[in-house]
Amino acid sequence: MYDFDLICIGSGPAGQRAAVQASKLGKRVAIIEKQTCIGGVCIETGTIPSKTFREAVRRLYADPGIDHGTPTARKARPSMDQLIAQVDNVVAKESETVQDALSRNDIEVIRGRASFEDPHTLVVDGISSKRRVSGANILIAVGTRPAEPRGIAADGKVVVTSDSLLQLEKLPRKVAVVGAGVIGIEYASMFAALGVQVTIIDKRPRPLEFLDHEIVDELVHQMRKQDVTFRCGDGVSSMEVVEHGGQREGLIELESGKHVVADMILFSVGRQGATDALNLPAAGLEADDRGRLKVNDDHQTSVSHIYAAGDVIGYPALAATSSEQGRLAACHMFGKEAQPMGIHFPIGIYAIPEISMVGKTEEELTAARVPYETGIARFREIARGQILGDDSGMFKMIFHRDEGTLLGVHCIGSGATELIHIGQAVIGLGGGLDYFLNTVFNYPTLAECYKVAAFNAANKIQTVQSLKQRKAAKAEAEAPA
Ligand SMILES: Cc1cc2nc3c(=O)[nH]c(=O)nc-3n(C[C@H](O)[C@H](O)[C@H](O)COP(=O)(O)OP(=O)(O)OC[C@H]3O[C@@H](n4cnc5c(N)ncnc54)[C@H](O)[C@@H]3O)c2cc1C
Ligand SMILES: NC(=O)c1ccc[n+]([C@@H]2O[C@H](COP(=O)([O-])OP(=O)(O)OC[C@H]3O[C@@H](n4cnc5c(N)ncnc54)[C@H](O)[C@@H]3O)[C@@H](O)[C@H]2O)c1
Repeated sequence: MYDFDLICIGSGPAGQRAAVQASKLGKRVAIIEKQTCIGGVCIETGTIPSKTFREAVRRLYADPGIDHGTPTARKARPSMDQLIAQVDNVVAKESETVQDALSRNDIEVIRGRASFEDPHTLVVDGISSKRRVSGANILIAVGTRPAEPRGIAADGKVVVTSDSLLQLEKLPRKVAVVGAGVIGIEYASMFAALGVQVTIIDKRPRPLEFLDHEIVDELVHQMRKQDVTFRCGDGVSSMEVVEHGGQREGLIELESGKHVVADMILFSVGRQGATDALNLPAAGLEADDRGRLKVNDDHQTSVSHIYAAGDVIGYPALAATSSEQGRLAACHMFGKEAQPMGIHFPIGIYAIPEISMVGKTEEELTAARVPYETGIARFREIARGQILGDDSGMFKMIFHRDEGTLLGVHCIGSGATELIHIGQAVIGLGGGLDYFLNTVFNYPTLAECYKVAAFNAANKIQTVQSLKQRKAAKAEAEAPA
């Protein structure tokens, strides 16, 4: 007899959701968490703090109605303390909400760092005691930690990762961001909106390569207007902290020989699975070179009663997908039927301006030789865009040229991460052009973008069809009898 039917290691979205699902099925469940804050990276240092910081930047400095963050002349630049105050508040409330949910569902929270003793037994190292617990099933939901710079320590002052960024005492004046992925771009755009001088460095030629290129071009254009410098296609050759006029500063040398000086360096080149402390060999498991675990479609590792979900299994590594993976893992271990997670999940980048996408990009469709047409709507042509004062937002839909089905939606501008869900529903239900051409939305709303972009795509498709028909008719008329 084991102590629990399920033990989840980690209280992030994957662990939480698995635990609640198992409890709803009448199972005895525990969550082990090493941090004081319950809620995972998601609540403690990741999603929630970064999004709350963004909101504080917009509310305290950038004009709240405008997503591209133009500072209003009247406002004085806020201090780090002012920006962080709201973050601490929201983190505490969110963590409390999670703890309430766990307690309502009779889930035992065990404090300490877990490691395997054998495939069913975990040792939990708490602050003052050690405890052994056994589980019929175990879910590894330990998430990730930031990759650390090589040859220099992230001191939390001059060199920071997303774990320590929001503990800064002072707003920096010059920031260098190494790694133009989601974390790097989100924070870079927030600092730029605060009037901080930002340089972004990435060894790849473009930031956020997985996004539709037209949308990223628009983002780069808007960030350059905020004086952001992009140093892409150039790796970091060395990084050091130097004393200069009584101040400590970061000095980066790029592979091309260029130098970047900053009073803070955000190191954001990706994340590693947090599996090193788990003593995986005792469970018969092994992680890959980035600390991640391999699972099958049911989220089982190679040891069938040990499951893994969330960031520790890699892509897509988002809060919502991690939750769903946790729930599905719990359903599978206790024989509850569940549909697999839909493939059309949205991606939201909370930069200033906001970006969101669902479905395919133009680049993916071109590579796969899928015939498509795009429809564009610009926020400046949409009444709600004018009302919001957002004249730079852009919205794009991609339709299959012959079948009219919706293949992708891409948006940059106010409300992008909310707006995308209409497209997600239509893609999921196999709808397309006809739906948008025949549907009436509330007015004035940003949803009008769907209508405008659909007409734009329909007109382009119609023009090509007419030209083709005319060409065919001409060819027929000229053909010898
Ligand atoms: C700066 C930042 C911003 C982000 N923004 C977004 C966003 O806007 N939208 C979005 O969808 N996603 C975002 N993410 C990603 C999102 O936070 C993750 O996808 C999500 O938190 C993953 O959930 P998880 O359950 O896998 O684990 P995590 O949330 O990573 O939680 C894992 C937990 O396991 C605990 N743990 C680890 N090892 C042990 C051990 N040995 N014993 C006990 N406990 C252990 C950790 O302390 C942690 O609490 C962001 C991430 C970062 C870093
Ligand atoms: N809004 C969101 O959904 C959101 C927000 C933040 C984070 N996240 C999650 O966090 C994860 C990690 O984010 P991230 O931004 O740290 O990683 P990432 O993998 O998204 O980006 C890392 C970037 O660093 C670059 N890079 C790597 N090594 C480099 C080097 N030596 N020099 C210069 N550039 C280098 C890469 O080319 C890449 O562009 C994301 O994959 C995502 O799952 C999601």
